[in-house]
Amino acid sequence: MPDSPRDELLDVQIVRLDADLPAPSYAHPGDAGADLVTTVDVSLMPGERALVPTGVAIALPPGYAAFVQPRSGLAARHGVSILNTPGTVDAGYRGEIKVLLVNLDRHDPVDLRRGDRVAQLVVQRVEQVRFVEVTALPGSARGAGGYGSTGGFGGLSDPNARVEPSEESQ
Ligand SMILES: O=c1ccn([C@H]2C[C@H](O)[C@@H](COP(=O)(O)OP(=O)(O)OP(=O)(O)O)O2)c(=O)[nH]1
Ligand SMILES: [Mg+2]
Repeated sequence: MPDSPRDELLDVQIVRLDADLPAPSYAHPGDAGADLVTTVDVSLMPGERALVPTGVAIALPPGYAAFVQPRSGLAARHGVSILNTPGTVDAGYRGEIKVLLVNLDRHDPVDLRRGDRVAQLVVQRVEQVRFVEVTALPGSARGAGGYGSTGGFGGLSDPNARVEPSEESQ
């Protein structure tokens, strides 16, 4: 079953710093992101940002990180995103998880209320590597090509070409 939770979920210790608000929770079995709420009311003018507390601190095991990611509904409906997305929560971080919200809408302010779900937390295994300094790197098929070297999206070959929005999407 694709949406069944796995039998063995990793235990991650959490402290709720605000007893009246819920712990992060997955909306469905098997979801990648657990929703985080804001503990404060926040109003954002167009272009404005705010670092909002979530009332949650966690202790990730070594070899894991958690990523603070936007919610697509908030982005699509209100233009609200996360400025530093994905925010990185290090395994050793014991402070309160915070969310750097930004209102990217050009016209409308947005009001978020204490308890609103404003972000989602995705826990992942991560590698820490040993950086081994060399004077030249081994070759590869891509080489140094990037930034649109394989051709632009939608068949455009100029990576800097500006695409005007169609009338329907305005
Ligand atoms: O969206 C975020 C991003 C970070 N953090 C916390 C957890 C993370 O472990 C710590 C530091 O984050 P980061 O390394 O991204 O920030 P920095 O500017 O490099 O600060 P520092 O010098 O403390 O590492 O801040 C959050 O609560 N939310
Ligand atoms: Mg850092």
